[in-house]
Amino acid sequence: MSAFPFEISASDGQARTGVLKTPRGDIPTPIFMPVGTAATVKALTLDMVRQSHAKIILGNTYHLMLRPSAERVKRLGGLHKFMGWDGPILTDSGGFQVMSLSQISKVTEEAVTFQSHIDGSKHVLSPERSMEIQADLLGSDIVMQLDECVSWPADEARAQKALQLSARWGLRSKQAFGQRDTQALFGIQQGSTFERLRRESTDRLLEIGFDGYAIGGLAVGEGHEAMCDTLEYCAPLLPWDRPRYLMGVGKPIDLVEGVARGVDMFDCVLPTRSGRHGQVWTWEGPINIKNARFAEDDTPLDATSDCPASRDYSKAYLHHLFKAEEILGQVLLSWHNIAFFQALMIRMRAAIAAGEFQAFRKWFHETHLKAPH
Ligand SMILES: N#Cc1ccc(CCNc2nc3cc4nc(N)[nH]c(=O)c4cc3[nH]2)cc1
Repeated sequence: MSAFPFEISASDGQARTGVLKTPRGDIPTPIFMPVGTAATVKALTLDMVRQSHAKIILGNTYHLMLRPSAERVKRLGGLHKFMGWDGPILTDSGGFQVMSLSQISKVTEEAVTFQSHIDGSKHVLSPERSMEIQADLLGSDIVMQLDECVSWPADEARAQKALQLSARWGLRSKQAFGQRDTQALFGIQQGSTFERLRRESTDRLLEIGFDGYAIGGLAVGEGHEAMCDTLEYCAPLLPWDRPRYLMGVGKPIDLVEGVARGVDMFDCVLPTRSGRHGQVWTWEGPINIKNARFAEDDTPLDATSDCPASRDYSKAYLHHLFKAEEILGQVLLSWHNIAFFQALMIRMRAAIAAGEFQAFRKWFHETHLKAPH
């Protein structure tokens, strides 16, 4: 298995910064991946995504296999050509989305069987089928094993069964993925919030061997503190010299505390989903542009940003767009939010490189988490 080179250039405590080299481009770490679920980062053109300094986006097996189908994406040249993104794409394997989106689903040793939330059609997702969809039909650069994620709180015995099934599916995923030089396969650590189970899951993943390791089973309702407490021990269990990816995370404070505990990669729908609802993420914490206090606020969201959505429009104008339910409001706030998430990662990479991460972390807590304004 040839892994993508991952070079750590500096570390500061558990935090580390480096670069993950892929055939479609270098990914600076720690990195935030905007979510492009149905072959689009919602409401944004890819020029906007590129201008936000995003280097890699996430796609979803579950959504694309249902619509337009993975076979059609393949016939149209694969996901990169289909959507016009020539940078790296990481795809999730589908199991998590089945459990969170499909009303009817069944998990057996062989596969997950489910009915589409779109038209009720029946589908089967096995490790082998997930690998075929991600690696061969979509043409993903970073492929995720098929896994089973339990909801929280989880019964310890149930969480153990899920991690053991995930490990068996991880082996089958690797066998189906085979030897590839231009694509990588990541394993997914499970075990809910039980240290003993996180250790068991890691041991099984390391026996199999992957190009990178995701931390699954979190951001499922456990809350920030329990997530941080779990990361404290479960992130360092993973190989220091391979990328660590915390799935589905998160809010800006989650990113800072995840980086502090050794996480390199993140993805979350939050910046785009919250942007579509008027929530704006700023260095001083979140605000909602629909609040009346912005009706005549002539200042931009962030005059220091290089993102036009942050710099070139007044809060008053954005407030108006949301009150008038103009689509442009959703576009500009989504753009601002993903640019802010990228700016946060850029600042953290620089802070780690300068040996100043703890000072940045302290500043961020004092500035971003101050009383809601
Ligand atoms: N707005 C908004 C918003 C919506 C949902 C979330 C929670 C996302 N959490 C989450 N995504 C995940 C994906 C995952 N994929 C896989 N294959 N395995 C996981 O254990 C897993 C765990 C996850 N946990 C966070 C913010």
